Amino acid sequence: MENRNTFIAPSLLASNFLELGKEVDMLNHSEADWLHLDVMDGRFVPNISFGLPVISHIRKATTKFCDVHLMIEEPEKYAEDFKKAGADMLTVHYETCNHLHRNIQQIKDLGMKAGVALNPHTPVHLLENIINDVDLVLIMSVNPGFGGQHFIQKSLEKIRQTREMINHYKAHALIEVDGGITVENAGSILDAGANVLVAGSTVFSSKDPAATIRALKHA
Ligand SMILES: O=C(CO)[C@@H](O)[C@H](O)COP(=O)(O)O
Ligand SMILES: [Co+2]
Repeated sequence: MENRNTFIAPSLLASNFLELGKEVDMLNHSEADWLHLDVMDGRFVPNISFGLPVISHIRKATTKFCDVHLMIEEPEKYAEDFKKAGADMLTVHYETCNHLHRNIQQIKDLGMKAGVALNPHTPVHLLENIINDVDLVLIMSVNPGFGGQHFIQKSLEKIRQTREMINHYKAHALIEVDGGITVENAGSILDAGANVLVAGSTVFSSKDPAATIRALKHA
């Protein structure tokens, strides 16, 4: 993975679950690079989304990179199951991991890329001792649990701090940003140093999702 490329990762959380096959097919034919799959347990976040069986089916229907965002307690209990379901990248929340280094190692040993996500209130400097071990840092630009929220402006500063840290430690991690991304704010998020843009409602609420993905890609 080149770390200055831009990847677009539509979040299926905002898609029409009754038409999931069609939605995945639309994404297969679009300029989307990754599929972002939000898994919520109703404990770490106050919402429940979808889990392993749904991801297994999506895996069979797509050749795109499956980027699984785990918003669950005790993610280490399920890492192997998500590998079997077809995850290419597994991102765990810093806030759910007492043994983050062990969790990241477990994900990599299972053959997946490993990411760490930070809630809006969690400072970037806490990643200093793990930055060389992760493939991705996910900066949450909304409080996790729901799609359709507004981008928290402070996230721009956190993206810049993460980019500085990656440069300082000569790390290879990508910076993914998730929550409230629109065609209008995508440019400033990329300028701050992001590589991967997650977009749920912006893509799936638009009249032409494929055109919106293209617009984000060329923001
Ligand atoms: O992880 C999450 C929410 O917790 C996200 O991936 C959302 O699904 C993004 O949705 P939008 O803010 O783009 O509507
Ligand atoms: Co997400």
